Amino acid sequence: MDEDRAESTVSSCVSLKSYWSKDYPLIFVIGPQGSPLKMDEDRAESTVPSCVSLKSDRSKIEPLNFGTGPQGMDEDRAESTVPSCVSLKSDHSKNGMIDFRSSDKIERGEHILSNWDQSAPPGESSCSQPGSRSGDAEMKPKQRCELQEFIEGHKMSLKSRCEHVTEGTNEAGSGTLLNKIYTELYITEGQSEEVDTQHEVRQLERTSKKNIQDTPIKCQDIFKVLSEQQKHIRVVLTNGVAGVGKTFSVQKFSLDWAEGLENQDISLVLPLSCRELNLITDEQHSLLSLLHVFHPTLQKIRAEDLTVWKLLFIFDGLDESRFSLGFNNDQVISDVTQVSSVDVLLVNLIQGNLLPSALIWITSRPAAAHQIPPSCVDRITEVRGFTDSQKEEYFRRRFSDEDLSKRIISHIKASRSLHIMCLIPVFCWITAIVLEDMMTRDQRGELPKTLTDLYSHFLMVQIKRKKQKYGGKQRPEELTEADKELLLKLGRLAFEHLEKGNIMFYSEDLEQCGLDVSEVSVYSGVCTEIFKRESVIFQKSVYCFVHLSIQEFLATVYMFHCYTRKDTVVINKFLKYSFSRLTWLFSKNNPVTSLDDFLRRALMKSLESQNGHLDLFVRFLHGLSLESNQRILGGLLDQMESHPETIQKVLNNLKKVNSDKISPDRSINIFHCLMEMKDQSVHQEIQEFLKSKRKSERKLSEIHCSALAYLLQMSEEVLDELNLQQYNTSEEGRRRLIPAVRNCRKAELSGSFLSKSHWEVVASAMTSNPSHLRELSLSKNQSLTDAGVKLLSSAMMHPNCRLETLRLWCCSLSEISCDSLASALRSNLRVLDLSFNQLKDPAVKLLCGFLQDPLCKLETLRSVRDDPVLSQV
Ligand SMILES: Nc1ncnc2c1ncn2[C@@H]1O[C@H](COP(=O)(O)OP(=O)(O)OP(=O)(O)O)[C@@H](O)[C@H]1O
Repeated sequence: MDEDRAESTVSSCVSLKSYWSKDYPLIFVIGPQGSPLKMDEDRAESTVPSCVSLKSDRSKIEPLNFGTGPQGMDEDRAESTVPSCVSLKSDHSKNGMIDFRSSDKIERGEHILSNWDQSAPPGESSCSQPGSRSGDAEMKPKQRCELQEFIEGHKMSLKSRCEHVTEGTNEAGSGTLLNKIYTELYITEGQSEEVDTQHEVRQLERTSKKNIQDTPIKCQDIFKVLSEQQKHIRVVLTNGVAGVGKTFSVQKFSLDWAEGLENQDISLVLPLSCRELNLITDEQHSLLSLLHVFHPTLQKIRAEDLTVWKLLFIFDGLDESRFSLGFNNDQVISDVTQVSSVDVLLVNLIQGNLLPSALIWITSRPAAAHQIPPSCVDRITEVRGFTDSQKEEYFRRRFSDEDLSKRIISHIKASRSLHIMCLIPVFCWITAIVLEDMMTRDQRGELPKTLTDLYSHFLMVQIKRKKQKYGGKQRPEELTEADKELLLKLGRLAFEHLEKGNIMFYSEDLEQCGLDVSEVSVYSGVCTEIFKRESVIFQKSVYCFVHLSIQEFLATVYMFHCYTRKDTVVINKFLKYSFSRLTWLFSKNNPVTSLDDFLRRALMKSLESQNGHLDLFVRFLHGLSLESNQRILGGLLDQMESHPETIQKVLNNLKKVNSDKISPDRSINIFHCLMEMKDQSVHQEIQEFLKSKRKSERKLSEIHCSALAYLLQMSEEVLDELNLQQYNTSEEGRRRLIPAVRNCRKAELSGSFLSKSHWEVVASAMTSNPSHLRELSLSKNQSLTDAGVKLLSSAMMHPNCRLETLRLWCCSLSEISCDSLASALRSNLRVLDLSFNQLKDPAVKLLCGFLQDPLCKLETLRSVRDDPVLSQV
């Protein structure tokens, strides 16, 4: 990692709960760090009101529009560009508590966070008047003036933290200006309902083709009433996958406010990062004391000040919070001095019991967002990443050399997977680092086209940077034994925790892998320290990889190293679980015999994963089997002689692997493995198939079907009809085509033996944003269970669902299924075909009951009884 980051304190963490079970995130922290606090005088003048204005009567009732600086953004985050993460499951993290100084020190106004102290001393001024009694009916001008100064200090502090991001090899404190690199993000109102359990790389592949047809909303407008239908916006929830720019948005919002540019009706912006709040474990706080702890520049702020001003609380990274928000808990807190646990305070703030006029902004990865009941949220927004033109804008802003940015943009456009990845800003960052390095070198070699290529180069660029900064006799491209050892230890950490689902680590975790904590900080581009060790408030340092995909890459490097070194203990331990369900494939005590055998077992293990947590890992593993990729890593891996026959065997295995009973989304990963091995044959064959006139004559293998499903799903054009029976393939092949349902208007899935994982894909097609599916036929699906019907019925009720025709004839529907279907009649459904289901009277009654419902739009209900009688409703 770039050195600057090493010096940053930023941290972040991810709830592993949400990480594994829900969205599979990454973490990033951004940012810059604090250069010495300077505020340009003109601006300071213009943004800070004079004491006179505070005298006005208006200020007593209405929020004071100081335009002064928020304290925003947690410093740590603001300081680093690097993400971080902590396993919330891990026991270590549970113990990671804050050792606050005693509260009397807080009351005495001592600053707790050393870095805050430095950056924004409130300062004494001629008009400050310490010791004012709170609760005065009328605030004395001097007191107001004093408060104004606190706010000003707070604002300046926030500005100093938000205005820089530290990237690249810059010295600490001389980071890039946020405004220089900040590129407008595509943010929309409302949200796409893909609460994804899948890996974000797959998520973004899916997202990248989403039509840009939703109304975008600017980050600085999220609290503004934009149409007549909208009422006052008090609580905003912003969703977005990892690395998509949520924290950057918070940072930009805070900076614009601190600089007096936007949202000046807000008196104070108060970011409270969830990852920092996590570190409060047993302690109880009042909202006021929390503010004192996390915003020391507001030490002297009083309870009554909070009720008078218009405040904005920003809770960034809800997914990272370890506390669960109990909205059913009836503990009501309405007083800012009332002490309770952090989660109770948060719930009461959101519900409006505490400071009902305060604005609340919560950012979260999608999987954790459900914690907030929709009834409490006035606006949901989603950060979708960069549109194609914003991607280009990002690279243009980043490089002052116009020619370089042009070359980088055209390379990215030429490589589909890179182009897709760059939807997510953090991937733009990785790509920018690698391509800049390669394109400005004399001998640059082939530019990366696959993920394995890209990540191998990324690692090497980071090592090189470290050498440039810390010196060293050998050429920067060469890895010393010490480098290799360190990287492999990091790889072990990455791997062991990837398996456990941890993405944040403590010193103990590092030590267990033989890592010396001081050494790791040197490699801040790879693994960064999150909280400054010298910080008094946080006794424990937390580490994580810049991005989950970096952890996955290093984990793969380690595993591949174990394979080349024949470390059977590690390998067998890793592979042993793949015997559980696929015993027929391997005999239990069979040691790994060859590269192809190893890769095949690793693939099977990854396919068995419920949430795809090994998808990228196994993709990298296949990529690393190529000598060309091993070479990039400069001797980190023992060069293996990969005989062309062995490589061919691996490719053949991939092409014929049986993945029946595996989610069709997961099967697509087999195709990605092929691509990582630079085998274009399947891809080309499918391109030809798509162009051919006589599609039904062409025999498609299962891997063809996965590739086709992927391409159809990603296509810019929405398919008119997907009819599984029209493809000349096996039953498994048909099932592998299911993901294409996400990009078609009519899906004919009759007669296929679909299972739960397929229904899930269909349901996600119905609820995605935008959802194209208008007509769905699942007739003759005897495997459609009550649970399957329930899943589809609730998808029909989703606001994104546009389904108008549903055919379920001959599906042996039960009364329970009819009950689910009946409740879904309040949807957009116009035609429902239930012929040949032998429905009994109670089921029919249920359905008929709902037909009376004024919200039911059904026009045609086809044969509730055995014979297909058409009845008009
Ligand atoms: N608007 C932007 N302009 C330029 N770069 C950006 C922008 N948004 C994000 N980035 C880049 O992507 C990185 C990750 O962004 P950020 O930390 O905001 O993501 P996030 O959505 O908060 O992720 P997480 O859920 O992991 O916390 C940043 O460090 C920065 O390099």
